[in-house]
Amino acid sequence: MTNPQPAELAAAMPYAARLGITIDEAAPERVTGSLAWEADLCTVGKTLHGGALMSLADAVGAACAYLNLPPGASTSTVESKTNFFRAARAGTVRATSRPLHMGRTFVVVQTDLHDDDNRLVAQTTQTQAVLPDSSRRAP
Ligand SMILES: CC(C)(COP(=O)(O)OP(=O)(O)OC[C@H]1O[C@@H](n2cnc3c(N)ncnc32)[C@H](O)[C@@H]1OP(=O)(O)O)[C@@H](O)C(=O)NCCC(=O)NCCSC(=O)Cc1ccccc1
Repeated sequence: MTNPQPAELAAAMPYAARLGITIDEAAPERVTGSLAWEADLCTVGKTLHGGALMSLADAVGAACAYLNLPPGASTSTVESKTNFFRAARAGTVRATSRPLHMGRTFVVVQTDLHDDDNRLVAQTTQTQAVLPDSSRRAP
């Protein structure tokens, strides 16, 4: 994809689409996305499941990494760490991803996840491999 639009990035990630994750803005220095979730994504404690939060962060973070790749390259997540600061209990969670490191062999992206009251609910730092031969891996 050359200069992909947010909808094109989202369409390339079927798992994220299945959860209801959208990509809202896409630029190399900042990608945003969101998840308007319902009770079927909750834990037993009726809060948004951490796996759903990590999925949102990974989708938006991977899109951010993708926009920072050299021509012809692709990427795959190889490490991800999330701190969960407070439970998400209702509404939409918004993700904002920014690149921390753009190397020849790996990219590191940080993603902040905020609730409807603009409180930081979680933060993810993920490492994305830079795969030079994009024909061997989908973005
Ligand atoms: C409760 C605590 C863990 C600790 O709180 P602290 O760090 O000491 O922070 P602080 O004192 O600043 O209070 C902050 C807020 O917390 C509230 N609060 C405090 N104590 C309690 C309490 N005993 N009970 C209830 N609530 C308590 C407190 O009232 C305040 O809210 P307020 O300002 O009043 O509205 C908090 O960090 C938290 O909820 N994190 C999110 C955890 C989460 O949602 N994980 C994902 C789901 S798990 C999963 O899916 C697994 C998985 C993961 C990945 C993959 C696969 C599976």
